Amino acid sequence: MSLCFCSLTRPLFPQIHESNVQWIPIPNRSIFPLNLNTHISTSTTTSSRFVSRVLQQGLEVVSPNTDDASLPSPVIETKEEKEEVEVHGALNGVAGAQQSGGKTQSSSNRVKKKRDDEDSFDNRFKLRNGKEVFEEKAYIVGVERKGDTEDLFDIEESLKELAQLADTAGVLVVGSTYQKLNSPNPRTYIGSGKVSEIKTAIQALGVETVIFDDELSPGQLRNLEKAFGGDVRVCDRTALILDIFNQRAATHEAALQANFYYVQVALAQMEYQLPRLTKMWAHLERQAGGQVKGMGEKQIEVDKRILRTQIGVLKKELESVRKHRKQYRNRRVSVPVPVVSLVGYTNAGKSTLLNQLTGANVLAEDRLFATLDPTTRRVQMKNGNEFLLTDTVGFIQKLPTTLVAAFRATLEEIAESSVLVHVVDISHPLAEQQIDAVERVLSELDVASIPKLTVWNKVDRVSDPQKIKLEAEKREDVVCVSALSGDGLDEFCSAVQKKLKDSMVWVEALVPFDKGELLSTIHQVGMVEKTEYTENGTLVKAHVPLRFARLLTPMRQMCIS
Ligand SMILES: Nc1nc2c(ncn2[C@@H]2O[C@H](COP(=O)(O)OP(=O)(O)OP(=O)(O)O)[C@@H](O)[C@H]2O)c(=O)[nH]1
Ligand SMILES: [Mg+2]
Repeated sequence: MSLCFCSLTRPLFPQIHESNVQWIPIPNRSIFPLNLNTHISTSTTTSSRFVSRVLQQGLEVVSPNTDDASLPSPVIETKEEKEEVEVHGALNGVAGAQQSGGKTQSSSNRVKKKRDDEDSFDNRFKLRNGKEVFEEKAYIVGVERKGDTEDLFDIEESLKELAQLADTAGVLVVGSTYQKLNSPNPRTYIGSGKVSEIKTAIQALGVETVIFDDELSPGQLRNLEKAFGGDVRVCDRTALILDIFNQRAATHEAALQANFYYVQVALAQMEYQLPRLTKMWAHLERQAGGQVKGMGEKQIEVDKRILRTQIGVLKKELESVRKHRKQYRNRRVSVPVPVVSLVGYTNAGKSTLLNQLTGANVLAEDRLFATLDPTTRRVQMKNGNEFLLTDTVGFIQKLPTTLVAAFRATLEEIAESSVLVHVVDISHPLAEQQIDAVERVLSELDVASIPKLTVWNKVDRVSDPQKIKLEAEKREDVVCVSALSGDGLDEFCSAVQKKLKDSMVWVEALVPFDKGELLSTIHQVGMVEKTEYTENGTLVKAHVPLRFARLLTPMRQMCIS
């Protein structure tokens, strides 16, 4: 994975050359380190071995094997503000090594341990899709705010989801912990006792990255890295999601959309990192007792200028890609087939539904953020009607504003839809919270006027499907399906058609005989109630999409007269 990979192999400053500010996407690499820790160890630690190996071989670090979808469930312990120093969340029995702490090991034991360490380090290089990849060890940390009613998920569920995100990013989660606080510590987010406790766990488990479940301020990031010491990197949920987007987008094949998406991710990352840059230099200056003051200031200015120039280049590129997308959508608008967008929590089954209905081959897998940009396909219904179905990026709780830019393509698609279909994984224990998280995002968008249908997906996975189906029937605008087995898809299409009708306008138009193609389009995109042949043409009474109704205006007047 590239979360910390970049901070090890591609330190920030040597990376950017003023003379070459043209930004070029680098496939399969984070273009920007998520962490500004530039201390590369020169000792013969596992990290430096990893660095030199990566530098020599140009290895890429991607996701671990997901054949076994079940993550190691981290041991999570609740702690109040009074903390004691001990290891938490030790997985794979690694923490046991800590117990022998004070005792002197025999030299043969030391040799054996060294050999074991080397073996386990080598074991972390995995072969995936013909590439050798490295799994980084991470420790995840959360804070439960007492009396906070804002959070939809409880802390344990939120950390479980963070572990899934880490897995998607290719990180091996070796442990986790959380703390109950009235309010986060402004310096280190967590209390000082908790910091020491995590430091102990880092040493015992060989942790390389500590991931926090909430967004950290630049100061908190810096203070935590300093407190944990060594080569340990600290990042937050936002950086983790950006990293997933970055890794995945870089391998995406649809060049235009991927580029659009990739540029946005890069931009979001740069803007996210800019304040950290300033802070880091200030910190270095202080460390050097002010001796490098002039140099530091100059360097900050140079670095900032380079970054801003890169951002400028990216914005221009983004603008041109956006124009492209707009042109593409305008072309689509000229063919007035209504657009239905699938929205919902990540992993709800949106892509599976699109694939079932359209025979598309969109990647659908049991992991978060499998889909990164919208895909549109035509659905042909049994009665001859058609609509376009768009698959979109899934939403997630605690979606930070920094990521909205990366969702832009999805948001544009949603805003221009005739109907929204909210896909829910009804078999998920947190289905209700996931629904609320999606509703929260939708309420922030200007989409209240778009008719909405809710789909309870994965009914095949619930213990009593009949009960769920009866429950759905009692509610308005809820359909039960199994996108995987295809159960309920006819009902789904009928419900979509009914919703589409709500979004259409009623027209009565006299279509001249020489406009035969218009008549067939009315049949294709609208819902025809009646056709009647008259002397002057065909009288059609139908529901049609608003945009298309405008095209028919002259014929509607003919009809009235
Ligand atoms: N049992 C069962 N599994 C399903 C069903 N629909 C989807 N899945 C599985 O759920 C997982 C996620 O499906 P996706 O279609 O990738 O979900 P998504 O909403 O597109 O996810 P993102 O792209 O990450 O937002 C996959 O492993 C699917 O096979 C269903 O109806 N029943
Ligand atoms: Mg998907």
